[in-house]
Amino acid sequence: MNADELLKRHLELVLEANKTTNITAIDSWDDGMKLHVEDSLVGLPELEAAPAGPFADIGSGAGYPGIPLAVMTGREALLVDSVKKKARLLESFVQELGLENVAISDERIEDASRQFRGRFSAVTARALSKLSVLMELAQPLLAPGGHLICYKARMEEEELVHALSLQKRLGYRVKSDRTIDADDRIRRIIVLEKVGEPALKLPRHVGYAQKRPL
Ligand SMILES: C[S@@+](CC[C@H](N)C(=O)[O-])C[C@H]1O[C@@H](n2cnc3c(N)ncnc32)[C@H](O)[C@@H]1O
Repeated sequence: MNADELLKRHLELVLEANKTTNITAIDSWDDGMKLHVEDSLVGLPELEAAPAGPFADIGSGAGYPGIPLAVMTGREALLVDSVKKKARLLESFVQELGLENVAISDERIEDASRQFRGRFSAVTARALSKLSVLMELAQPLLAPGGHLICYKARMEEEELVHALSLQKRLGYRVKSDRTIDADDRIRRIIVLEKVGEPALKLPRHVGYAQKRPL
């Protein structure tokens, strides 16, 4: 299968699985193409601009944006989701698609960090948490100079100001910030570069998942 066929087959598998297991709020082909596949690819230039090497997609859900990005770049990828049924489905998708560059972890991100410390050139996250929390979660996974690529929708100014006030202490600097206004949706891709280790001992967080899928 070529890349286009792989992305479509992945979506077919997601929609099929979603009939029996709730893995996404999106249940139509057109919405899936737009809100999962196309939206995942919005961050492709940012991943291509990251240093060479593997990336981790944290809180991957049905595999977005991790699977489309792994297909398009051919980079090695680790998709992390601690909900076991989602991780099992991710395993089955990856197997069915024959994606040898993609591995799955069913651990919590905080636990996977111990095993994969400093291993990733980039970390992607969509619809997982607030920016400051993403910065904490991704820090141990990133290699020095690695990029945290955050897919945000509309963001309260307060969230951004808070995250930016922490960037130095958390060992980051803002690399890029791009807003895409497509159709009726706003997508903002914020990239933070890891420039050092955090100056704070980071607390262990619980329950990061957002209520809304996107
Ligand atoms: C709202 S969904 C987003 C899924 C996908 N990234 C997307 O945009 O469609 C958030 C996902 O993160 C997972 N998750 C939340 N907290 C996590 C944690 N601490 N460790 C691993 N996975 C987590 C949840 O199981 C859920 O599948």
